Amino acid sequence: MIRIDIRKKRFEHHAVLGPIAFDIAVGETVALTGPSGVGKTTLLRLVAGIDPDFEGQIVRPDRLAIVFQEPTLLPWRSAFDNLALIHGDLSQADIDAALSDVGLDGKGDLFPGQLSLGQQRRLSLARAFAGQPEFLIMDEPFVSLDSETAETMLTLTEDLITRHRPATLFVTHSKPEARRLSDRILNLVPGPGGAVLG
Ligand SMILES: Nc1ncnc2c1ncn2[C@@H]1O[C@H](COP(=O)(O)OP(=O)(O)OP(=O)(O)O)[C@@H](O)[C@H]1O
Repeated sequence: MIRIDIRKKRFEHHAVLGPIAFDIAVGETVALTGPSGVGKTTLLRLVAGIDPDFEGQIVRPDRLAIVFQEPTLLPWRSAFDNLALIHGDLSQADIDAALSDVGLDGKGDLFPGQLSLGQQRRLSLARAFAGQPEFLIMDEPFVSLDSETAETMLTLTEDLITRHRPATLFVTHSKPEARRLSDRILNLVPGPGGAVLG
């Protein structure tokens, strides 16, 4: 169980988030939508523990994985090593299987610069799921992809979530994407004391 109880998040004197409380059950997928600039990424950063500066409390499992908009790979390391360095306990066979799961069979020796953007995103997904996360956090993982690649990524993510069943919280601007991937949609709306759930 993941428990989010934020009373207030400010940047200097600017209140960005007001009271926001919700739980995510084991294996549940929750989409977070809302207008640009409302505070979705800020909320994800609090939930992920990247930003500890807020009033409130968040209970989350230790084994979590984060997928950002950009693939955030190490460019000077092979695809294989990008997984091996993060997941030191995985065998070569585990890593080969994780690469194969996202359609990157035989590409382990290539460097991120030798992969297409779509393949880099797939590597980033493989890295997230290879650690068998209890909690997966994704910030607009399908943004700025052409429609065909976005569709491939969406199907792949759907499959990986179904197979691994992490609790998942992800931000998206796309209502169809939110409906397709999630069990529940939360909408963040602006409020006088910071954004709240609408
Ligand atoms: N480090 C920071 N310092 C000061 N203000 C910030 C900081 N990060 C975000 N903000 C402000 O907090 C507000 C919410 O930003 P955030 O990036 O969370 O919105 P968002 O809903 O994710 O937007 P988008 O959908 O456009 O990505 C914005 O007004 C932004 O300017």
